[in-house]
Amino acid sequence: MLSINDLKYRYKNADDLYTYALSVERGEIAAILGQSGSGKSTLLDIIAGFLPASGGNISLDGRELTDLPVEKRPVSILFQNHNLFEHLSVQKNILLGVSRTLKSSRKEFEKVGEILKEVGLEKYEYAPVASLSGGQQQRVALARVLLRREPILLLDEPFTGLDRETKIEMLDLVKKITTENHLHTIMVTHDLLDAERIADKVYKMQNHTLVKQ
Ligand SMILES: Nc1ncnc2c1ncn2[C@@H]1O[C@H](COP(=O)(O)OP(=O)(O)OP(=O)(O)O)[C@@H](O)[C@H]1O
Repeated sequence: MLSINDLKYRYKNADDLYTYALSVERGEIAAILGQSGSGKSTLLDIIAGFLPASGGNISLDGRELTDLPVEKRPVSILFQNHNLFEHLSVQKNILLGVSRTLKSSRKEFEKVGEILKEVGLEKYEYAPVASLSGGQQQRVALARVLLRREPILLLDEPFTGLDRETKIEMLDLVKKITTENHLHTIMVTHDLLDAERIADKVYKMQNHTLVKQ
């Protein structure tokens, strides 16, 4: 279980103190709702280690994560701005998620093939990312995140800007991937419909505090 207890954060020179408590079981999705600027992304940044907690703790199956450096955290993140290299192929974009050079091992190439099947892009392995639709590009970004198979998956409004039908396909894919890989998924969204479609539990930021709905 991913467990977040009395986690606190205050930005430098700011008055607001954000407080978070939540738990996510293996294979579960927790949705985080809340107005713009309410502190949703701040929580993801603390879990990922981009911001240091001002108090409280984060643990996964009893293992303390709170003070681990970013690169040691068992976390992958998918943002709305997916940071793909448009001129590179789908395969190369995904491999860049695991190695800094493009000299990958045969095992890694095989893994890319498997992951592309999982996200329904097996026909596009060698296509430049620029030739894909917005929804397909988000599938590439998801595949890149999945290659490392980290047990915690954080999604920060990743499907904003996609049409409703494509968004639903992506949400259902996140659900399938979370269930099949026993991930602990936290999805930040401003859309209640997203949460209702795939979340096992819903939380909302209210007055700088995360509250279970
Ligand atoms: N570096 C910073 N210094 C001071 N305040 C900050 C900093 N970064 C963010 N904030 C403020 O902290 C608050 C929470 O930001 P956060 O990004 O977590 O909100 P959010 O709920 O994710 O918003 P959105 O839905 O618009 O992305 C906002 O009011 C923001 O202006």
